[in-house]
Amino acid sequence: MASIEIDGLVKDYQNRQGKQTRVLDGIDLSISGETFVSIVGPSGSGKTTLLNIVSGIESLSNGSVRLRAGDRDAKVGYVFQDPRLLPWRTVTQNLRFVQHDRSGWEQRAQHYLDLVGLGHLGDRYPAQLSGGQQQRIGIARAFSVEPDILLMDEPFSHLDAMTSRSLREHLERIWLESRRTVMFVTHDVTEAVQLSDRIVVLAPGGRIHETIEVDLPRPRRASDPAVAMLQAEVLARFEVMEAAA
Ligand SMILES: Nc1ncnc2c1ncn2[C@@H]1O[C@H](COP(=O)(O)OP(=O)(O)OP(=O)(O)O)[C@@H](O)[C@H]1O
Repeated sequence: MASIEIDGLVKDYQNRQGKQTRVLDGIDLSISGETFVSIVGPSGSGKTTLLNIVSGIESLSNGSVRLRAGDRDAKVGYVFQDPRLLPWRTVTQNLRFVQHDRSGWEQRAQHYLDLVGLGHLGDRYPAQLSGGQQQRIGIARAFSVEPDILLMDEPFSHLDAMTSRSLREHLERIWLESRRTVMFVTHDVTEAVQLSDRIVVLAPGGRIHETIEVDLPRPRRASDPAVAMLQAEVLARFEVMEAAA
């Protein structure tokens, strides 16, 4: 079973004049098993910084982060805002490129492409796909290496509302079929409620404001009354927090 253990995480940035700004201020977070956790919060609250530190892209100033899968270090996948497909490779070749373990990769690639509904487009080049299709390929690629932990940074933020709604459904489907420990950064409360088991709300100043458990049946649709009600409630709490900041 995979786990993310964050203890007392602090991140300070230093500007050119040597002045320090605290961006994350004592984050404690424990995520384990097949759990989908969203990190939401206003712009500048440190969501991306937190994800980058968990992934190891950025260093931390204090505290600790441990990513484990049983008694070994966890294998981690990352889905960026922009899918970053290699334009000179076909879809299938893009998936092949990231496989550390090449045995059985073709079946794996086909399986995850099928799950995002693009199994028939393996021979296309990225330029022959829409933005939404490219992001679906990015998600299939991340799942195809079968990481223990998947980190996602606003993967749908630059897509239109219809496309991101359909992508959320694809993501939930692929996650239900191939459950991973997921940490998903978004500024979109709708997205967070629809996808998550737990929502961690970061407040300005980089502290955890509250944690909300989402105990709703899956698969979920944004239009389900229970999902819509919880979205409204979380949004209202979010607005109160922003107003108080
Ligand atoms: N390399 C850096 N050097 C200095 N400050 C930085 C650096 N990266 C981020 N910051 C600052 O850290 C704070 C948090 O940034 P971060 O991108 O993590 O926030 P966020 O919640 O993801 O915001 P958004 O929703 O707008 O993407 C911001 O005030 C930002 O200006």
